[in-house]
Amino acid sequence: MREEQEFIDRLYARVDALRGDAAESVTGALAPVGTGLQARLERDVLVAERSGLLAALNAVDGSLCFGRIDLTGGVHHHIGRIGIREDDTEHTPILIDWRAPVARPFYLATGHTPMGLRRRRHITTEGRTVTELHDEILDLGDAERTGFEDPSGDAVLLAALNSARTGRMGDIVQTIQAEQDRIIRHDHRGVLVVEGGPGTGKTAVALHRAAFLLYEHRELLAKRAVLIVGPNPAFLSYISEVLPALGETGVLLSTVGELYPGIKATARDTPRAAAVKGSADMADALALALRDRQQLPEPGAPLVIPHDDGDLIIDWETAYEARQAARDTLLPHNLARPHFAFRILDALTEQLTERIGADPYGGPNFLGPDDIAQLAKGVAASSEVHAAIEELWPTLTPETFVAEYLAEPVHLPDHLSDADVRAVRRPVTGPDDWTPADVPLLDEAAELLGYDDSAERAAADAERQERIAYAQGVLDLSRGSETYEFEDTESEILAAHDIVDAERMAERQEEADHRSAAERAAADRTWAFGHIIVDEAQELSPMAWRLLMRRSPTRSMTLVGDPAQTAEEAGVGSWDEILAPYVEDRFEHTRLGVNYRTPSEIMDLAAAVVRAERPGFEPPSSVRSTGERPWVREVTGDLAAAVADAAKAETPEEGRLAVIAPRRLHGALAARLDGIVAGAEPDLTHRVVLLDPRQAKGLEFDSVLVVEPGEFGVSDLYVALTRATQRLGVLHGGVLPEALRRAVTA
Ligand SMILES: Nc1ncnc2c1ncn2[C@@H]1O[C@H](COP(=O)(O)OP(=O)(O)OP(=O)(O)O)[C@@H](O)[C@H]1O
Repeated sequence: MREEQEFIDRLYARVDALRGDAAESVTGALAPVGTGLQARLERDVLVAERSGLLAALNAVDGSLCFGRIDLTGGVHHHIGRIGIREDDTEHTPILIDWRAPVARPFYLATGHTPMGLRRRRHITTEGRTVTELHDEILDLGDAERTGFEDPSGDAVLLAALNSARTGRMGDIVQTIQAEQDRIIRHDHRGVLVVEGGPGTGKTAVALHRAAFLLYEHRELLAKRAVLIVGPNPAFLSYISEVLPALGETGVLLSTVGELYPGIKATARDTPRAAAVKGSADMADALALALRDRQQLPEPGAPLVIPHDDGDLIIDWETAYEARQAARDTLLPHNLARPHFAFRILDALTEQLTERIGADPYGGPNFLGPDDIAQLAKGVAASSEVHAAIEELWPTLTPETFVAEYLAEPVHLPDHLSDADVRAVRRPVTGPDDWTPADVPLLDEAAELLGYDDSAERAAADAERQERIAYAQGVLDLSRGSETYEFEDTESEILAAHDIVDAERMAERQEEADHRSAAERAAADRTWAFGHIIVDEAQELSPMAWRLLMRRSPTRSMTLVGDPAQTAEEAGVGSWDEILAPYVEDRFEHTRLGVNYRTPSEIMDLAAAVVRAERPGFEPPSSVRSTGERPWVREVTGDLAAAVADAAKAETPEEGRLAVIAPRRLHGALAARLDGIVAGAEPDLTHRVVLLDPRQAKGLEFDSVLVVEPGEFGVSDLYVALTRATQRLGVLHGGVLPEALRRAVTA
């Protein structure tokens, strides 16, 4: 113990020194530095590196070191949340990053396959004080004992699983299990599916995989950013502290409903409307609706546009040919529009030319090229002509197009039935009317419409060229001063021009001017992420998948989910169904089979509920049991009063309680339960929270009360019953599902 405390003291002394250095150099580097090239460059590099280091050091301060491995040759390594090096010439490692290959045996070694280890030690600290050591002997021939032996090897894991919940997910870096480690470090570059029942650590594994990928592919992912998609904002807050605790901050956490910049989708759809909007048919329906917006005058009823030189006529044939030519470009609607407009203008100019310059005796047209050009100018300047073009081929924004579509969705054979149309018809009159299911529609519309950013691109390009010219000037100055500054020296100092060219330097300036990649990604609909992690992936609709796949052109993704917990009507049933359109069968499927959250007594009950519907259902096996059976109570009188009494009795001294009840009861329950928080995004760090089963997805609490389970569908009930780490109670005034009744009386 003393030896480890000495090590921890030495480690923190180094960390404090590093932190001081980093803070000082960030402050120093941020001070004005004049215009010297070397100084500017050093500032950029330093600020980026040191700010990252500082953020990581601050974030991982608690239990920085959590393990040690002793190798058979006598060498040992301490393992921690980030790597720390000595301040010597060799930069000797003091603490090994858990993601480094050297650390791997800490997670994988067993007595059977010791991977060169004699001993694995778990070190528990409080602040900077070592409080516990747990040793596992992996070389059974080794007689040396420390007095801290943990014969079962799972004391630290069980302590973590039994600890009181805080309302925020913690990292599992000290106790990652071998099956989880293999997924976290999986080197599959494409789509990796992680499937497992409740509590198997899917979310934890996905987050640790994000941290691992950021370590392995730091340069690429720092530029392209990692996106983590979760089912709702409350869930995202629940997981928000895991990556910072692992020293990683440059990740964007988002729901699908937040992935269309500028739109905050706060309105709600009925389940039926969300399902229809989410179906793949919607992509065809929108494409067809857009073709409908490219109109023609009725045959025999042309558009007549008054003009100084006589009426201009756009008849069905003229518009048809122009429309065909524009459609033949295969460009999105707004980008094809200039082709349509050009054809119409051309046809109208020809009309005028023929009318004005025609030789009554059949000879060639009187007008020369200059006259015709003059006529064309006049046609192009006519606001009436432009109004007619706009009527036939309007410029559309995704927002106006989707809003108009939802106000009047059309029944399409093989696409949308009349009932579907009725379900989605809904006026969108302001920014607060968008729902999360509208966001993939807006994204689809943006693709169909295209966005003419040529003016913006030209401006950005001009700005970039200016920056390059400026950087070139600075580099030239630096080269010019080289002889003076470094003359006659064998200096190993790298001058700026040895390592950058003007373009790279211009990029640096650009980077220095702007936000982090994750922040830029959040504001850019067309951002291509370096890696995307999707949690509760089974809930996403086909339209949501289309949106996400656009954000991931490389298909570098980790998809996490459990089909048995699918609740959304729009959710897709199987991985093959989700992925076939994008990667066919080229995805890697992994499974997790051990439930770390729910004790076996509770899991047996939850599994019985699913088995009643799917007799062959195999739940994950619980890693622990508590000896406490879940209870079921029938309430004949005031249900809210009974729930309030039960909540008082079940709220743990430390830790959290959740009441999971149908939404229709929330008003009455919230009124009776003192200090309970409820609502769309309840603060999960509160002692007692009220949720419906959809909100409870992915979360966990020490104790859970499930109210009126007869009103939940099977998958919602399965989710609700599997949220507790310690105790579960069920209260009902209405009918109890048969499977539950049988399971508790058994
Ligand atoms: N190796 C581990 N060490 C310590 N705790 C772990 C480990 N693996 C999982 N856990 C804990 O088990 C609980 C469940 O993990 P997690 O939420 O990731 O499961 P899940 O598979 O996503 O569950 P669900 O499908 O129900 O949302 C969490 O508290 C997590 O920290």
